[in-house]
Amino acid sequence: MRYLTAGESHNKGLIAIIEGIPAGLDIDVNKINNVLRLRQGGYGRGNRMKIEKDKVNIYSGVRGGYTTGAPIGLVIENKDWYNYREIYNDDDKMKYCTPRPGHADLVGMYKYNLSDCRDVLERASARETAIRVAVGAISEQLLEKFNITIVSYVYSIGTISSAIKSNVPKDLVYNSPVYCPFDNHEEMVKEIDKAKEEKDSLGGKVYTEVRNLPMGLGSYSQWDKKLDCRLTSQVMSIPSVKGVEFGIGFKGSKLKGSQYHDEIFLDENKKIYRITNNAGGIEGGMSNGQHICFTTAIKPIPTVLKGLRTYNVETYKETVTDYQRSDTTVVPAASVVVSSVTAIEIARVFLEKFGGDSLNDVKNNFKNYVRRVERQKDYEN
Ligand SMILES: Cc1cc2nc3c(=O)[nH]c(=O)nc-3n(C[C@H](O)[C@H](O)[C@H](O)COP(=O)(O)O)c2cc1C
Ligand SMILES: C=C(O[C@@H]1CC(C(=O)O)=C[C@@H](OP(=O)(O)O)[C@H]1O)C(=O)O
Repeated sequence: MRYLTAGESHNKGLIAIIEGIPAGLDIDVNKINNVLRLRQGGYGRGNRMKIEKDKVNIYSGVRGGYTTGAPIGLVIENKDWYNYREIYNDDDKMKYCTPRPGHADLVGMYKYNLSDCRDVLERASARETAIRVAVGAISEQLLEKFNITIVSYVYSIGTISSAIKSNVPKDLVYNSPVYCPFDNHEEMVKEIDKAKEEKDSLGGKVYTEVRNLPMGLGSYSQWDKKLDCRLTSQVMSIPSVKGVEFGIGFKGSKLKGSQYHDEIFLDENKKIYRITNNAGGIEGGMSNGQHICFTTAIKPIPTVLKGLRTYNVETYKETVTDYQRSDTTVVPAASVVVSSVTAIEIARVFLEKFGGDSLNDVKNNFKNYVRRVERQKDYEN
């Protein structure tokens, strides 16, 4: 399975083409739109989200509610296009001259030999993540057929951390205005209000779990087949993500081997189990049958309304960034995007291992493999 996206923030809309989803998967469009709504929400979003009402249009690859095996074409319209339609191509009216530190503005202009940050920021904008979330929602619907689920939530915003770190049901996670496990979201709301008042922005962390993945997805045999490498590359591709830690992550570097490693036990039926998951469910680049869990660090967004020092690309004079409409924090929205891109990569790895042209073929391949892995001991006898 592969996919590509196109589209800019204030142009007509966003597009994706997905290839490789097996035929026979029933697609629930409401479920896709529900995740799109979640991505738009979360406390700390700016006024743009009052304009957009993201809904996916499926242009191809689905008939009568089922995938046909043909490429799936997806479109999400930008409602804000209507407001910009007469000036979008007008260099003078749309020009943005003060590259924001932390955004793609400055380097993008030099790299592509452009003279207007607008030509960079339109595509660099995280507006693109809307269509990736739609791709993720389809991937998730495939994985659900195999009882594989993914959950992400806000672990921290600024200096405020959530206490809970696992076993949070998905519906509860999304019930909170900041998509966090309810214990201290009021403090997070206050932290966001304060940053907004100060015309500043905030980052944070997102925690993610992939549940019920069988052991053996990914591989140790080549660098680019390792599951942790593949997941990290998807997650790092989200604008504003600055780091990914599996399991206990960097903290593990301070432990001894005897403290860190997840020891292996057998129950009375000779079934393997562990009592810790410090590695985050991946050993040797492969899922080990435990939940895969990782934490993602998100930087404070670059549009800092009080202004950051920069220069004007027309006058070559030092100045501060121009006021731009902006979010205050995107950690809640990013938690939805992290979950979506995780679903995409897990679906890709899953289909590489169990792939077939129809959902039934995939189910048979999956069943055979799981039966073998679970009954390894019987086979050996
Ligand atoms: C959902 C979402 C919304 C975002 N909204 C804004 C925003 O309103 N203003 C802004 O400056 N950056 C925003 N960002 C972050 C920028 O897109 C990002 O920092 C920029 O593209 C540079 O990429 P990098 O942070 O990965 O280096 C947002 C990110 C996400 C995931
Ligand atoms: C449009 C979305 O996010 C946008 C991402 C973004 C950026 O610079 O990344 C800047 C803002 O856009 P605008 O300048 O139009 O207010 C965000 O609203 C979205 O998430 O759908």
